[in-house]
Amino acid sequence: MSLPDKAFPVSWDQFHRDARALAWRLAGLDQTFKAIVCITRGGLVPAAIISRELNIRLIETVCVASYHDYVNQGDMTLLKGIAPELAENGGEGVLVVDDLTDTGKTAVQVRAMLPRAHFACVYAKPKGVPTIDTFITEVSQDTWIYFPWDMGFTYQEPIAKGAR
Ligand SMILES: O=P(O)(O)OC[C@H]1O[C@H](OP(=O)(O)OP(=O)(O)O)[C@H](O)[C@@H]1O
Ligand code: HPA
Ligand SMILES: [Mg+2]
Repeated sequence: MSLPDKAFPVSWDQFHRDARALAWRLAGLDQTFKAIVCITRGGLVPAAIISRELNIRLIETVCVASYHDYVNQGDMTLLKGIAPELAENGGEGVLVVDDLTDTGKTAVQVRAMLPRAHFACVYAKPKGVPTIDTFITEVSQDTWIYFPWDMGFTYQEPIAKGAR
């Protein structure tokens, strides 16, 4: 796959606001969560913000990797599963957190491990939306989200010179 047409760059400040907005939305649910399972690595950052806002101190990881070379998704590798005490009862009372859902494949794989957990992410693309219970901002499928932890400062061509 080539790089999607549109770019959606996210600053640290914007990510913090959006992750906090996700925490507000989760706080409004008629449900309390006993633990967060964050999908590494992208889920680590929103999990830190949400755990602070919702005072959830039990944090577990599920370690999967699928985008091995920037934009191309390959086979999903499970590097580390979920502690059995959190996976029991289908993960009832567990909040699963990721930075985004794109094709939804990652969420589908983790939902197979925790079918009764609540899935939340900050950003969603249309194909991934049905795999997630709560998210904040939807972007089109042909948009690439640039997260602040992947970015550095670079020179930008003026728009009039043909830069997008
Ligand atoms: O909905 P999908 O198409 O499955 O894509 C979404 C997943 O892709 C990214 O993770 P990635 O596998 O790149 O690993 P990372 O979190 O370590 O960057 C992102 O953090 C999501 O977990
Ligand atoms: O749009 C994206 N941005 C960053 N990482 C991703 N992994 C899947 N889709 C994306
Ligand atoms: Mg990820």
